[in-house]
Amino acid sequence: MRIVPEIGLDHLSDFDMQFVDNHPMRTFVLRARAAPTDSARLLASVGTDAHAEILAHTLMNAIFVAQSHRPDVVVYLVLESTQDFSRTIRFDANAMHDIGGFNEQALLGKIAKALDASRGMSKEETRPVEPGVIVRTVSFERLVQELAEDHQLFVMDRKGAPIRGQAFDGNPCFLLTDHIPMPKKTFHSLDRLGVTRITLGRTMLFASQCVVLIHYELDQR
Ligand SMILES: C[S@@+](CC[C@H](N)C(=O)[O-])C[C@H]1O[C@@H](n2cnc3c(N)ncnc32)[C@H](O)[C@@H]1O
Repeated sequence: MRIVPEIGLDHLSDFDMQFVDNHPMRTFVLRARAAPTDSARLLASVGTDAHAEILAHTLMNAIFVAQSHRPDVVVYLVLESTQDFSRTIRFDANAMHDIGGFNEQALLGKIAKALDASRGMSKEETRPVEPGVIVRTVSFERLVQELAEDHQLFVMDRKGAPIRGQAFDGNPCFLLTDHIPMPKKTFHSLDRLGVTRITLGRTMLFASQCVVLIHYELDQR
């Protein structure tokens, strides 16, 4: 387990951190197309058509392992059911001091706190929420363009190439959706950015289950 918080390097970016200890970062982006950006609506939407639980499950499986958490993981949740701008919440496991519990209520509480902190933000603003957590009013498309600068990007797609044959160099970043598919036009723009489509097999999985299998695959390398 990394000791970064104790030696005070938690202000460094993903890019800087890879030179500190030479560990590649694993990044997951969940595009939550049905997730409300209003905290009360988000919390009330567990088990409804918006399925806020998908966000909690994905965060849980990206960051936690039994009795600990995974270092070198960054998760972006992009909530898109909004009256104004998408909210992109970034969780950096290395910099989080108080990850709290891994139950749905605790994780959704963290997301709700970030949404509350984002009230009144204008377009493409950033606000800190707590150590390791920031909220931004950037769209999924804008975020992906930024990540393309220093990440190897993959979009999860049952019709993609098998993950087993894929080489991973640098900092891989995996793009996923909630229960609403990625629009066709997004796939076209991702193709133009050189994003690779990869599959985990024929079974349609939850995003959170994809995250577990991706970790498993990378843990073998
Ligand atoms: C529940 S699925 C999305 C379902 C949605 N109705 C669709 O058709 O894309 C959630 C996420 O997991 C990804 N996913 C699910 N099963 C997968 C598989 N076998 N291989 C790769 N990605 C998968 C999807 O691409 C999507 O990003």
